[in-house]
Amino acid sequence: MIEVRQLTRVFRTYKKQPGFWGGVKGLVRREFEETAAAKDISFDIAEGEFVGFLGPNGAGKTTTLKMLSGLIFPTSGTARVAGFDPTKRENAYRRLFALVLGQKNQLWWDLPAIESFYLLRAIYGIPADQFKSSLDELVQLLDVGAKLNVMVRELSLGERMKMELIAALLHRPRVLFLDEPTIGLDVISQKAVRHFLRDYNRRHRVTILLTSHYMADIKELCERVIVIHRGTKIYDGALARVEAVGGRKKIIKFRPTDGAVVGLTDLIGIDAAQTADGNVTLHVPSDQVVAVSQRILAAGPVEDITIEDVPIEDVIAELFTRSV
Ligand SMILES: Nc1ncnc2c1ncn2[C@@H]1O[C@H](COP(=O)(O)OP(=O)(O)OP(=O)(O)O)[C@@H](O)[C@H]1O
Repeated sequence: MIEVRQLTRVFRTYKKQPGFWGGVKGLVRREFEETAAAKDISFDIAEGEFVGFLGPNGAGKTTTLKMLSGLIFPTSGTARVAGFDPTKRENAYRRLFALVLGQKNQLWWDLPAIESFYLLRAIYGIPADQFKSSLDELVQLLDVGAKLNVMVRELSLGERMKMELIAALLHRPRVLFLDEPTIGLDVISQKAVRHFLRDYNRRHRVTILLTSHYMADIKELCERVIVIHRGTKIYDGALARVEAVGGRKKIIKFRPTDGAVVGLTDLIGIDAAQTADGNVTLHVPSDQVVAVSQRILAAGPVEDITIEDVPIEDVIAELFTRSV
């Protein structure tokens, strides 16, 4: 459904020297800086897949989604979505996909959401019966029936995002690009949006590419993740494999009752830290967890000893500095 080949986008920005004279100099001799927001990115996504698109701030995720949506042009490389070249911006392609930017609204603020939906029906030329059945299904799944006539500016952030999702899906796109759809939402709304996306993907086999900084979104929705860092793809594969890398280590946290530092760093592969309040955190290879725990307990009385998995966020952050 999505074929991306060596997609590259270089932004050229004017580099202003500091201060007044810097500005004047810039009038005569302009210096430009080039940023490769996406560099040689290639991947394929099959119909119905739900793929997580991960990377730190500024990695190039939004730039890639905008290229796939035809909003900006690549400097080089190609993309095809359901056989369409997004740069051609054909009407048939516009009907096929939707882009939801969590930080931007497409709904009219001073109108109730339902009015925006009617406008979208006219823009996309959606037949009346299809519009009604799509709207009924989406309103029911997202549980916003009571809010359709409320002015968008008066809705809560979570309700607004649900309305944005309805607006994006009314024309029944086959491909959905979601850029941080749960950003800023409280935990309950995040869950509601996640459940909706999972159901909708399964019901309609819509192909979804999702960026999110909330790992809960990725863990619940995506079996496969593509990780980019500084515009370059550094990992494409099963989320389970990333989790398995994390599984090679566990975190042991404890607090020696007498506040003493326990001499454990002589054990191979252990990364230890003790905070000023006496809490000790150890990153321990999984096969040494039992032995290390026994040593801690034998060394003296401890409070609150826990053994935890390495958070998936930390494992992915590690990927940013080295490939799996
Ligand atoms: N229109 C633009 N002009 C110049 N530089 C840009 C432009 N848009 C993006 N960039 C630069 O390209 C890089 C990638 O930005 P992008 O928004 O794609 O990152 P991102 O991975 O979506 O980050 P975030 O998680 O913060 O949203 C950044 O260094 C950004 O400053």
